[in-house]
Amino acid sequence: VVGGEVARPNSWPWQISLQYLSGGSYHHTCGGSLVRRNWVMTAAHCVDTSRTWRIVLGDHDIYNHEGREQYMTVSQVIIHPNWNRNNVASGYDIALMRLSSDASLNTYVQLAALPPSGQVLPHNNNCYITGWGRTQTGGSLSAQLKQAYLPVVAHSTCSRSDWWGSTVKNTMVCAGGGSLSGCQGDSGGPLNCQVSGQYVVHGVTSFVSSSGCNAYQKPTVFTRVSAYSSWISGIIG
Ligand SMILES: C[C@H](NC(=O)[C@H](CCCC[NH3+])NC(=O)C(F)(F)F)C(=O)Nc1ccc(C(F)(F)F)cc1
Repeated sequence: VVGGEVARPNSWPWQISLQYLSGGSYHHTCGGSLVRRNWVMTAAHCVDTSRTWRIVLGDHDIYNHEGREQYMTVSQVIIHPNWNRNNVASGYDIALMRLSSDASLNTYVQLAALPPSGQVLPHNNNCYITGWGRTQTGGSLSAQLKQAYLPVVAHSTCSRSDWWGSTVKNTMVCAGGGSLSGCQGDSGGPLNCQVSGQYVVHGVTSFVSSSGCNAYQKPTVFTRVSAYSSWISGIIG
């Protein structure tokens, strides 16, 4: 997350850290959202390589054990069948990961609320991106979970030729576009949008400009969760 601030610990209790085993230790690579006690939603591009995964629930500082964490292993990875790793612009950047056991829900670990099928939020709807991704283009990951205010950018604006043009589809949500953005390592994490006073996970962090995370008129682009409601519920119930 470029800009914004460190989140109050565990204030986004559905946010997870997706980590892979390398050289005998686990490394943060993506975010995700706990959507059932044994299901996590993330981005397809995060999990389209075969690795040994672990999912950390209730985390705040990914480099320090603070006692609220739950470390979960993964029994199944389901990537959207239409995902094409050579074309993030076609969409379908969404995946579900089944946990080997149920999460314990508490103050620090809660389920995300998902939007109703087809719901498209208006321009400027209040949303926050959260994640441990780079804090600058080419920078390092954040040790602590960060949040940044990224209001929705309507598809009509986001798909302008001097913005994302035809790269952005209506199965995506754009948000931000100023100096605040997502960045590598935020992938798969939630776009948390306030609807009728409740935060709902409307987006899965998908991509930013290859010329920089907070590039001018290149808002962060998210998979629009409400475009995949039937696929999701067909799997998680
Ligand atoms: C460096 C930048 N990385 C990203 O945007 C990666 C996802 C990369 C998926 C494709 N391998 N996502 C992120 O960094 C995220 F955290 F913001 F989500 C990038 O490659 N962006 C990008 C690539 C292609 C296209 C386009 F669709 F136009 F081909 C648009 C953006």
